[in-house]
Amino acid sequence: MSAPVLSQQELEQQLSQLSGWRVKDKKLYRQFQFPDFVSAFGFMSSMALVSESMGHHPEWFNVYNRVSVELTTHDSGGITHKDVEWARKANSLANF
Ligand SMILES: C[C@H](O)[C@H](O)[C@H]1CNC2=NC(N)=NC(=O)C2=N1
Repeated sequence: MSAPVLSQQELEQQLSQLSGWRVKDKKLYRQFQFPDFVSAFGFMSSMALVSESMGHHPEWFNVYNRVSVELTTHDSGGITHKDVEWARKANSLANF
């Protein structure tokens, strides 16, 4: 059984507690900016391990000190609590 897609109301409630994240093209989206490339890549390395343990993986793009992230739950066809959980962990790891 895949996780249920969040309703608009649930999504808005979650977004109000997730600084920096918004919905873009039906995915959770945020751009992180770090002091330099090594910090950005360190963040990605840490979140790679988190992703593996969650069984939930981002679509992301890195240029130098920036990392943009898109999250959706493919199995469910939309944004679920798994995306919210990933976003929360990413914010905490990036110290935002
Ligand atoms: C079998 C495996 O757990 C699934 O395919 C996982 C892997 N990682 C995933 N990551 C994301 N973002 N969405 C998924 O639906 C998903 N499914």
